[in-house]
Amino acid sequence: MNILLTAATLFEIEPTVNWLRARAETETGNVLNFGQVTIEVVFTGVGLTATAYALGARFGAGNLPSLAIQAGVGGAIDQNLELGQVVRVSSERFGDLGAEDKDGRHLSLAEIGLHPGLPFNQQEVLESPAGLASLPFPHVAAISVNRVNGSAKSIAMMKARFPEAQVESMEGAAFFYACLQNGIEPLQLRAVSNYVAPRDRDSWQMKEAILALNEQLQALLGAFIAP
Ligand SMILES: O=C(O)c1cccc(C(=O)CC[C@H]2O[C@@H](n3cnc4c(=O)[nH]cnc43)[C@H](O)[C@@H]2O)c1
Repeated sequence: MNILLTAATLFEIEPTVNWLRARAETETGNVLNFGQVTIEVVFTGVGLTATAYALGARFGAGNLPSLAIQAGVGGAIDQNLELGQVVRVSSERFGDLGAEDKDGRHLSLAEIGLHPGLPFNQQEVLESPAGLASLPFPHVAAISVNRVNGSAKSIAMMKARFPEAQVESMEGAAFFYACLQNGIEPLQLRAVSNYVAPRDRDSWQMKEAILALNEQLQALLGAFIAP
């Protein structure tokens, strides 16, 4: 089984990369070998464009993984989520793709007559198939943005526009899109580093989120590589 493990930055999954390297039988470039299982580690860079480019290049090269995991931190829109909590994203949408109307309202691609088609559904949402639904993570709906909202006004507009969205990142929808286009089930894990709120970096708990993310990631990957 070939697993692709991807993150925007090394910082987010470095403890797990070190943990995997300590257990691998052999290492060939960015691919770690564990007998029947290989884990290929790819850092995409931050943002939707960098992620789409990196994954498009990887999947275009063939030898597709049977499972792709994107791991990272993210902002919680849903105040019921806790800082440091690790969630699985089960659906994604591009939160700022489209146009701005005269009154400042966001218009999606379909609303300006450009429905994106498959793998989006009729609501322009990218949905993960139910295959890995039994994994023990809370499932959340996410949006991905190029520009993270940082003022009360734009956050209120985003929440009104996407009332179902619980988590926000800058890469998730590109990961879903690249996986679904290639028939690969996307497993996106996000640890909550902050609430989506007027910009206040001092309130973020990045260290705690990364610790929790890596604990959960190692528990998950451990099940695949255990002898
Ligand atoms: O300085 C800022 O205002 C700021 C806003 C959002 C993210 C950052 C980062 O340095 C982290 C980028 C990284 O983390 C993910 N992330 C974390 N929290 C959020 C969020 O509230 N909204 C969107 N993305 C978030 C993101 O996927 C990036 O990879 C700094």
